[in-house]
Amino acid sequence: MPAAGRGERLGPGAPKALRELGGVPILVHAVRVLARSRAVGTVVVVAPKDGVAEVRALLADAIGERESAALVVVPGGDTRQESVRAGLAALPADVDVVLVHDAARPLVPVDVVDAVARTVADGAEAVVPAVPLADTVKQVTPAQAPGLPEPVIATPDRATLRAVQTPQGFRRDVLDRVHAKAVEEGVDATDDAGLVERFGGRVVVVPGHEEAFKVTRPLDLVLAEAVLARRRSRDEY
Ligand SMILES: Nc1ccn([C@@H]2O[C@H](COP(=O)(O)OP(=O)(O)OP(=O)(O)O)[C@@H](O)[C@H]2O)c(=O)n1
Ligand SMILES: C[C@](O)(CO)[C@H](O)COP(=O)(O)O
Repeated sequence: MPAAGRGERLGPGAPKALRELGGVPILVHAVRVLARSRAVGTVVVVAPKDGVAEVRALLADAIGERESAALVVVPGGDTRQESVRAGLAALPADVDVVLVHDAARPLVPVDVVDAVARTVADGAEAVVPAVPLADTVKQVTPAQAPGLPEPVIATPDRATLRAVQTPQGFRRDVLDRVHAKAVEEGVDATDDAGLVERFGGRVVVVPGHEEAFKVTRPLDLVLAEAVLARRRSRDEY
């Protein structure tokens, strides 16, 4: 679980994974969901470099013996991709299936975690949960300076587009191989499945969930608080 980002788009404060949602750090919500899935045996949390001890203590208190999955905490890198690589290096040798889940998606339903893991277990090499887009999307030539008009190049057919979430699931050998190739070739991707595509692998999409959104900007935190409050009022959490 990459959790080493600073959360700059969320604004000033603690690293995003340690910011609170419903009085509990975002990271704790995310780890609890994974630990609740019967498909998950070990959770490797990739923490901010200067926060490893703090994250270990936090998770020992918050998760403790109550969940069944084993927990490992390692320091992250300067990019999400480097952090995922650090997490991969810390996996136990007998693990064959890896789910990569952003700590920044604390409200992903456990059913999505299970569905991704099941699809890998059933034979897919790389699986991403995703949702259809609500907005029409335009491809543009990015402006040279903020605020300038951007010429439109195309309007892709929305029916063929998906907004991709996590956890993304992989055969471990495939994920190890594409991360190693990415280092060799200096390739950066915004998600792990992107590396599989880039190096010739086959990625499939399964249904994601609207509540698996990424807490990225301040408004996302407002929405996350509302979703959590609704779950708590219905005793779903
Ligand atoms: N060097 C990094 C950067 C990101 N992440 C993790 O990758 C996930 C997705 O990243 P994002 O939401 O973009 O987080 P930040 O990088 O923290 O956000 P920002 O770009 O606003 O700083 C998050 O769980 C984040 O902690 C990470 O482990 N290591
Ligand atoms: C992996 C991801 O969450 C899939 O949507 C996304 O690509 C992460 O992007 P970020 O810019 O690192 O938040």
